[in-house]
Amino acid sequence: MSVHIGAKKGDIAETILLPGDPLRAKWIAETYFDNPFCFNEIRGMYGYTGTYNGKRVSVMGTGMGVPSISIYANELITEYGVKNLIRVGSAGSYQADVKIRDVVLAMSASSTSGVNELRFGGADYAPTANFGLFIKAVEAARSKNIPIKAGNVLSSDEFYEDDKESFKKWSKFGVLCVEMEAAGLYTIAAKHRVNALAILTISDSLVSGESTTSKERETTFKHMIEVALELA
Ligand SMILES: O=P(O)(O)O[C@H]1O[C@H](CO)[C@@H](O)[C@H]1O
Ligand SMILES: O=c1cc[nH]c(=O)[nH]1
Repeated sequence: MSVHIGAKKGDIAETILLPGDPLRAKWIAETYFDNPFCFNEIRGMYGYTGTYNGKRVSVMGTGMGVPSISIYANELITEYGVKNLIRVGSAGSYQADVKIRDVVLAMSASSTSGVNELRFGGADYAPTANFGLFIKAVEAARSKNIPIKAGNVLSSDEFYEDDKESFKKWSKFGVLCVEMEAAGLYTIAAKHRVNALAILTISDSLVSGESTTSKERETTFKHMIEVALELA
């Protein structure tokens, strides 16, 4: 047991899917895993391990934002030996050609979070996806005929921005979409020399103002999760 995860050593697989929402973690385990068991309920942050196509795999919620995912990533890696950390999250589009329901692989993650500014004394660290996981995800998506987009995303500390136009400064520089955790995950994984990738599904668009319903989100999340599960 670690500070925030109530699992025993060996309870968690080397590959874990990490949605922000703990109820999405429960849904993934119940929908896709054979013989899932729950290894964590501390703070309601459900975590499960089971098998998918015969391979052992885990899933756990991370909560929202860089500080929250950083706590869980640290403990998963240093206390439970997790090697492949795959975020599966929702994101808001910053580009007209990144549409609702599109799946985006985050090659790199810009951020408004102060964590790396503190860590690197104001210098600019570039949180980057693991190349091996990235290539495997591209291949898995192609084999399932799931279209993907890939590029830089923004991990923001703010969900509700005061300035509704501020996304334009990022979209002008090619940032595809906004979420809240990838930069933290990539940084912690790099520090510990393990592998991380964020796979995102566009749930709303800051460009068009469109948004998906909860039901639509469930169906379209399936593509992202089916790609992520192939990385186990
Ligand atoms: O769908 P999840 O994984 O929670 O991801 C996105 O949704 C949350 C905001 O609603 C933030 O965590 C953001 O990164
Ligand atoms: O962090 C997020 C996630 C989805 N949509 C957004 O606008 N922001």
